[in-house]
Amino acid sequence: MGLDNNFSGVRRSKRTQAEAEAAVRVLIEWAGDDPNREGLIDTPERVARSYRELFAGYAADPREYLKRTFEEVGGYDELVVLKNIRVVTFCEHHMLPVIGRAHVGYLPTNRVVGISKLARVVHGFARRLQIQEKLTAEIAEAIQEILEPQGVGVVVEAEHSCMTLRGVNTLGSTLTTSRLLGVIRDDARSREEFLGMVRRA
Ligand SMILES: Nc1nc2c(ncn2[C@@H]2O[C@H](COP(=O)(O)OP(=O)(O)OP(=O)(O)O)[C@@H](O)[C@H]2O)c(=O)[nH]1
Ligand SMILES: [Zn+2]
Repeated sequence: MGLDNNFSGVRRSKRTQAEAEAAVRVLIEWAGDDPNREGLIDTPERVARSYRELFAGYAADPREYLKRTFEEVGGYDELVVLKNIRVVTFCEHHMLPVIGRAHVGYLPTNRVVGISKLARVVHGFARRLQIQEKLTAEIAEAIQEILEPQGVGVVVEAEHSCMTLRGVNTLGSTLTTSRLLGVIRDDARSREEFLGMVRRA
C-alpha cells in the first residue's frame, strides 16, 4: 500500500508497543551492546514511551486546533504574529532531532484564533517525521485553509542534529525556511512588515 506523501491528518499505528520495544532491542544489539544488562533492561520500554510522546503528532489533525475562533475582534485588521515558538521535530532521513523555533503570523479577515492554538498547530506538525520545508508549508497551509485570513507567514529556523552531530558536522549551522501566502507574499508592505517583525525576534 503506497502511503500518501502529503498526508497530514491522523494516522493510526498498526504496530504494538511490544513490537517497538523488540525493534529497540535489535538496535541495541546491532550497536554492539547487551540489551539484557541491568542498565539497558528497561531502555526499550523507555525509548518506545519517549517516541510515543515525540511522535504524538500522528494521533491528531492539527487543523482541529484552529476551528475555535473568535469573530468579535473589534475590527482588528492588523498582523498577528507569534514569535519564538519552540520546535522539536525529527528529520525523516535520520530520525535525529531538529531543534529550533517558528514564527507564525497572519492577517485576519474577520476571525482570529486563540494564540495558543498557533503553537499547538506547530507542535502537531512537528511531532512527526519531517523535513523542515514540509513542516513550514503544512503550518502555513493549515492556517490558510481553516482561518481563511488575508495572508499567512511562517518562518522556521532550526538546527539539524544529523548535520551538526554527525555527517558533515557543521556545528552551529541553522536552516531557515519560510512559507508566505496571500497578501503576506504578494503585497510588498505586508511582507516587509511581517519579515521585519520576525527579524526582530
Ligand atoms: N532539504 C532538507 N534536507 C534535510 C532535512 N533534514 C535533513 N536533510 C538532509 O537530507 C539529506 C539526506 O542525504 P543522504 O545523502 O541520503 O544521507 P547521508 O548519507 O546520511 O548524508 P549526510 O548527512 O551528508 O552524511 C542530507 O543532506 C541531510 O542534510 C530537511 O529538513 N530538509
Ligand atoms: Zn537528517
